[in-house]
Amino acid sequence: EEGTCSAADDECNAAAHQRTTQQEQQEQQQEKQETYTHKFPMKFVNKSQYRADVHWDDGKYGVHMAILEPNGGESSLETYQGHSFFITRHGVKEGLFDLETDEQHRVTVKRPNETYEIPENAAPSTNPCQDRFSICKSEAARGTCSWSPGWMIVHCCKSCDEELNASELIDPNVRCTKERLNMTEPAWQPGDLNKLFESWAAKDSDFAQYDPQVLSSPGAEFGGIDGPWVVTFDNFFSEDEANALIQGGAKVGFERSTDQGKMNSLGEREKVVSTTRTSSNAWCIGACERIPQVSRVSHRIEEVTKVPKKNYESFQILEYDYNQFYRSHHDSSGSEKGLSGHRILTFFLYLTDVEEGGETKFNKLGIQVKPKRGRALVWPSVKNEDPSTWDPRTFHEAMPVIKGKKYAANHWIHLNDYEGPNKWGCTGSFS
Ligand SMILES: O=C(O)CCC(=O)C(=O)O
Ligand SMILES: [Fe+2]
Repeated sequence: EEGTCSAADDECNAAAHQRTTQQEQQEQQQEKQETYTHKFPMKFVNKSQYRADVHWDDGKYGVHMAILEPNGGESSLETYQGHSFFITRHGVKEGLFDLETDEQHRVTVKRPNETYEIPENAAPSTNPCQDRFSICKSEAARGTCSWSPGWMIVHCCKSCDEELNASELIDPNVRCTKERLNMTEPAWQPGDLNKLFESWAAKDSDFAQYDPQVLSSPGAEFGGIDGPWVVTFDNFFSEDEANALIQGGAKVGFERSTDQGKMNSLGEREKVVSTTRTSSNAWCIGACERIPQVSRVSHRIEEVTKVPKKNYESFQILEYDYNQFYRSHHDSSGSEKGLSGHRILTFFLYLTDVEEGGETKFNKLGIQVKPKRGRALVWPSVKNEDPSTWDPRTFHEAMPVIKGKKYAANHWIHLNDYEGPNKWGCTGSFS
């Protein structure tokens, strides 16, 4: 329309411009008035080089909806008008951004059958200090920055910046130093491992009430075969305590077990659904950890191992249904250790009797331990002569459950403090 006036005719141009503006407004209004109350499809296309996740913004932390492969991956979702979705790198909640505007890629659904395209140049922001979730501000307001700083610094950096200086601490090299975390001395010096297990194996052991059995010891000197220490306590906890651990796990919720994938620059590790481990697990934190029977068992483990609880990962409660297993693995990795050092000791509890299958098998030792409620199985992942070196002899696996259901619980015990580094997001997991 504007084109029909001569360039010099200001009045004509102004009138035409006004008509155009009115028309646009009308069109916009019409668009707004179109409402859809039913569910309809929407398509996402990922042109970026990052494997991406689509999350529905539920006003809280978002709900994971789809995975999009890089360089053209697609997915369709059923959704509703007005729903919003945000895009992150796969496996971590680090947003994918438009680097020019520093806005995270997100979309609010307007009408059926739209396609949202994540452009080729989408990438993590150059500013790592972002609020990733709608709930960040209110979490910060209720004090979460101080009681869960690691998680909050990484996920709600903007909202914790004033209180914690999160924009500095988001760099794991700044956040995760021994000095900042007041790390104490290693739990074991060379020789301490043998001393501990020998004290359990001794005839007059302080812990004879728990019925220690030696399945393997160096030189077979204390019983069992010749090998690394492997010991059971056949009467370590009560039925009531076993049930409390299972209920604690249910309270937190059992989820299909994941492995830890690659680490990003913020110190987060990608969660990868495990193929070598088909069981489910729950980390016993919060309400689970506060169950009196649960903390009583942890305390007993402290007494027996003489390693303080701050070196432990939270109880991990395991659930194996029919045919579920955990293939051969080692509880510590040969290389990567981090501030907390190796897992030096596994304190493993059988919470149920299993009718058939579900044994823990030490592949290199030819030892197989049958699940039995009340039984604890304990073995080291490091060497007596040097507790900071890995002992490759203690590979093990959980045999498939053939009949019945297996519940178990793990305390993984580290050479150094674990709770502090975990709280500050320095272990790669943010539980
Ligand atoms: O379930 C078992 O018997 C062993 C589990 C295990 O090795 C683990 O959780 O690391
Ligand atoms: Fe294990």
